[in-house]
Amino acid sequence: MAAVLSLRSSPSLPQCPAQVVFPPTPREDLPLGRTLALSAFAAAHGSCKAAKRAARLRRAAMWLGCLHGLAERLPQHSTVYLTGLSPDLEGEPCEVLGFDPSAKRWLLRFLHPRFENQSCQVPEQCFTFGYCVQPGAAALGGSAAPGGAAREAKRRPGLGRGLEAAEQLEQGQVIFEECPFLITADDVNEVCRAYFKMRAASGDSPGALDAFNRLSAGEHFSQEAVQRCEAQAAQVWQAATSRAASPLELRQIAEVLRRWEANRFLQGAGGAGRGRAGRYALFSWVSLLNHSCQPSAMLDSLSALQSGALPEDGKSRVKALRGLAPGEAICINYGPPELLEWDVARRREYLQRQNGFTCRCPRCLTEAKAKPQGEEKSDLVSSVAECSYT
Ligand SMILES: C[S@@+](CC[C@H](N)C(=O)[O-])C[C@H]1O[C@@H](n2cnc3c(N)ncnc32)[C@H](O)[C@@H]1O
Repeated sequence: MAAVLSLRSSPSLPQCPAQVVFPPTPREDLPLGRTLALSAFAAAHGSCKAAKRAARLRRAAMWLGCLHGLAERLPQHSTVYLTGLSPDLEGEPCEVLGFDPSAKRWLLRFLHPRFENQSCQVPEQCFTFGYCVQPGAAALGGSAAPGGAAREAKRRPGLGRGLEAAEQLEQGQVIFEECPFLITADDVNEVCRAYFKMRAASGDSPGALDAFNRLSAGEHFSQEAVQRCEAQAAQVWQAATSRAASPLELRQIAEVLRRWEANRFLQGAGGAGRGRAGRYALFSWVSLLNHSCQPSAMLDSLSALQSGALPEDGKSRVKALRGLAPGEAICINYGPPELLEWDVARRREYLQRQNGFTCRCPRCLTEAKAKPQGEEKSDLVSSVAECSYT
């Protein structure tokens, strides 16, 4: 299954030199592209000096975290797919090595073994983002978020885990910041490829898979959301292999998709170019933040999306919207800013559709109690006493 999902087959094997520039143009002096290309070149030709230099540069580039193109910001080592270059290369998976600002091209390494680590330079519009696993960003457990100002709260009925202030927090304070351990395109096939990549790497580097498995598996999902994930799992399987799936295999994939849907946060809104769909991120700590229609905190990558300015370093920051006493819940608004002005029915309808759960934040429970809606009335009224986290 892993192998089938991670590779796309191509009927013919295009003959590529060690580095290809698409579309072909005369080479100028390309400092970044050239140095990063040494890595692939060295791997192909066994040059020890070049390999050492490339390794040094790659270590230095690790600090960049995110690479900037003309309009794109991509985490290093992202898996992308070529598009629009030639029929032979359509959909070919590649790893992002760097961006060459003078040539205005991305440096990519072919992932299929038949290319023997060759690299290519392509313009921004000639690939689509797939996913990126960042095992180094996965937290190793513990009960406090980075910096110690937030900690895991006691489980609450109907809500599961959450975060709370571990100390007095001031309005506007950055409570903690975190890089995602997984970023995916808004595509269930990519989510499954990323999952199988984490699984394949879990022997040497178990961090990302452990962090993924610690996330809630959509325990409070509506029946409709559960069924949607099951249908998507069947589609993913069908697209990947002609073998019939066992019920256990389908259940496992559906669970992966539920985990992703329940814990993802929008990271990139996507641009105008071909295939520039939205991107979602999973975090060890940010993904523990519950939603509230009267939020006490905000996620700056969400507000940056609205202003069009994504965080430069790839980190998302959780900021206090007001002062919080130790033990107070840290909750954010999962929806657009205007959600906070909608009435309870519209807010809950939005969260049900977009996030798969019936909102049980104190504001919704109180407003639903004052203005009962159909069949949910008795269920909600009985929950008011159980859930009070503002
Ligand atoms: C990003 S996770 C938050 C952490 C999660 N509570 C846990 O136990 O890991 C989102 C999930 O938490 C639950 N959740 C978050 N906010 C909620 C709310 N206001 N009402 C009901 N469930 C909520 C839902 O199950 C949702 O799918």
